[in-house]
Amino acid sequence: MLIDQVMQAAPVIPVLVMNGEHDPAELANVLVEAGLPVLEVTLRTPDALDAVRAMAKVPGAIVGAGTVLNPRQLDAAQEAGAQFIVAPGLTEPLTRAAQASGIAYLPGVATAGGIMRGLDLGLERFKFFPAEAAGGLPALRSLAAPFGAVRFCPTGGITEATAPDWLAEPAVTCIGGSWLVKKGLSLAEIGALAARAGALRAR
Ligand SMILES: O=C(O)C(=O)C[C@H](O)[C@H](O)COP(=O)(O)O
Repeated sequence: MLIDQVMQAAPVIPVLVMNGEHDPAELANVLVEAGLPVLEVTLRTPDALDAVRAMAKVPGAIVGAGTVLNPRQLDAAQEAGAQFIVAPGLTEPLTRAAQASGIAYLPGVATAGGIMRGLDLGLERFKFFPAEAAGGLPALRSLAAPFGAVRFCPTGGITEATAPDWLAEPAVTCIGGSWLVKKGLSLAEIGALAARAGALRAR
């Protein structure tokens, strides 16, 4: 699967920190049914790889691993069935490993230098991270301007309230966020949040 296919499959990518609160397959089902098939499981918890494994079996789900920091974690994620990987930043070792494996790859950038290093490595799709802390929409607009073909998935600090503004940006293909699956929310509440997010469309 190409990174463009991942980014175009849904307007919002839920960023999931799996900690035993929900059964991974049940949670994935709720999100897919609500219109959010692309799921990013962060490799921040011991449960993460098992969650990728379980979610990857859910029909319609496009499951990836987030917080992938090095080629070793890329291998583990791919072995668990991840169809894409997301990284908070851009490094040459991880980029080379992702390109060699052929997995869809979305590295984070927050500066023009980061984008230029990515372009040098043959990349044109980036996570803009941390989106709000790195300057929000004005920063994204300024960064996107010199790089016509580059598209972004802003993530970090985005909320249900700010999501439509991000998605209205021409350089934004999709956005990511953890607001859909916050601690303490029931599956019904998550389903309602996800349905509203799934109805958002990038222009
Ligand atoms: O870089 C990674 O791989 C991450 O896991 C970072 C997450 O994408 C953000 O922390 C999500 O940001 P919030 O929606 O503000 O919670």
